[in-house]
Amino acid sequence: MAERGARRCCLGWDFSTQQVKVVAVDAELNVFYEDSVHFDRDLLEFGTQGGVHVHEDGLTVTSPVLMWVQALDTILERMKALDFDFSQVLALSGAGQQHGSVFWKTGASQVLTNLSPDLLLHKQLQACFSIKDSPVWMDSSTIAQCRQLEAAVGGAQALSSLTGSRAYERFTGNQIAKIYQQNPEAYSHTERISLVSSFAASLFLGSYSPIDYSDGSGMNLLQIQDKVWSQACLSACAPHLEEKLGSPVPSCSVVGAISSYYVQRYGFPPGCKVVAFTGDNPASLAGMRLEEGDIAVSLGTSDTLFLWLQEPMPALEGHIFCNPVDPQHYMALLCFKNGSLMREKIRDESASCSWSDFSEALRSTEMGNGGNLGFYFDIMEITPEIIGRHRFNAENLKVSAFPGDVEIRALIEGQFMAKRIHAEGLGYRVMPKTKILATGGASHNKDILQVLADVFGAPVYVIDTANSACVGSAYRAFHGLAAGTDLPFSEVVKLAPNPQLAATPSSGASQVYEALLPQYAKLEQRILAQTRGPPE
Ligand SMILES: O=C(CO)[C@@H](O)[C@H](O)CF
Repeated sequence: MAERGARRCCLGWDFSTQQVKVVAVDAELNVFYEDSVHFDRDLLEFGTQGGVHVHEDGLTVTSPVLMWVQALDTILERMKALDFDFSQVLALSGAGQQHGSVFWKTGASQVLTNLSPDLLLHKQLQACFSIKDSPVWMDSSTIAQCRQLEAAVGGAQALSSLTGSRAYERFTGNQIAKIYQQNPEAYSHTERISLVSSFAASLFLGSYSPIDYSDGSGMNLLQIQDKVWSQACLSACAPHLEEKLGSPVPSCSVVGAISSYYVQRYGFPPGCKVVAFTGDNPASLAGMRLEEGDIAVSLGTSDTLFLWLQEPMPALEGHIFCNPVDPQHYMALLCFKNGSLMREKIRDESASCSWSDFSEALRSTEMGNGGNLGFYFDIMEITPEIIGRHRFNAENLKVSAFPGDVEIRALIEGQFMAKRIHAEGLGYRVMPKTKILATGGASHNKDILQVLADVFGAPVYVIDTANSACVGSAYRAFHGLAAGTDLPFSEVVKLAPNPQLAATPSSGASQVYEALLPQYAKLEQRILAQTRGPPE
């Protein structure tokens, strides 16, 4: 329920895969209001599962764009019914699921700029989209377009060096190429192409919002060093693409004032600023208040690393995006598919299904595990592309099994050594001021976090990231209020609640792992060579 009484605030929105969420954050950076509309539960008429439609080919995955519009209507109407005081909103920003795309039909801008405050948005935008089912990040139907794009720019590494990633099926440039090739009529009747983030910003702006550098880095189209569209990539994907995308802008840009539609219908102040929306992961980096040298480790079904990079080294794995809060720097995402499901399997096999026995095994085994190293990939890993379980003793000889407690430490040390090795492969460096922010299910296990601290040689803090994309968006809205003052983002958010210290490196940890990390890297390369077969 919204508190009564004036409370100047910023709103942070998240147009994610399964829901639209909003938080209201006051000047002391306290979250005092939140609400969400869950697509499957609250908008049954669209018939989504997990917010999407998986098509019969099993590869094409889309979401109805009007579902996103209707979800926004629903939240705003609910806030209005609860007497939320919109007049106190100084600025708003938001996030969108990355890579998804919205195709605005020719003439839609006229509708967007002339919205009637007497009607809901979705009633007025019904005919504004040339593609009604937007491709989203779970789509993997564009392998042909990925190969065409890489060939056009000189290969996978060339594309990664240019745009921060090799070609990925979900990346927007490849999705646009597919639509141009398979639905040229719709493409020719498209006057603007937005990301989900800039689409959402457009709804608040009442005109087309530009794509920000950070979310634009997830398209295989933006040159991340120069922050301009790559002409080679644009022309490889579709004709007249640059005019449909508009020019990208710094993520901290104020893209305009809120549309009069919201002033008249909901009571927003006419001067309420709209700060460029960005991708959900860049917004989460802002919400976690990651700083130079920090690393965020989300320990979930798959493990995801968020890195803050000064000098990125684009590679054939992972993704490098322009940094959402510091235009001079970058961020990177690395995904490890064998995360908690692998930890649970080894717990069941070697710790009698008990986390306390699992923890006891970690406490009773030494750092470095006597030189025993393990690689545990029961499903095909993507970082790197290995499958199966591979164990090596201190003499680097393959062994078929470890004793239970050694197996448990080998799993956890291996998972974290892999993270450090691949993060450093993208240009990440542990610094004296490095903080590791841990989140996700396994971050509740202090013994697992102790190994994380030891392997990285840095303190580990735990942080609740449930609303990180929304809260990060509200923080970015506050930062937008300081636009033009050069006030750094870290200054704007210094009042935010601090993460809690959970583990610090054991004495002697750096000696142990400085010796072990190169050995782990060598063995990983050995497994890769064996599984890929001898080089041609
Ligand atoms: O594809 C992804 C990042 O590259 C996902 O994390 C989406 O952003 C989820 F919405």
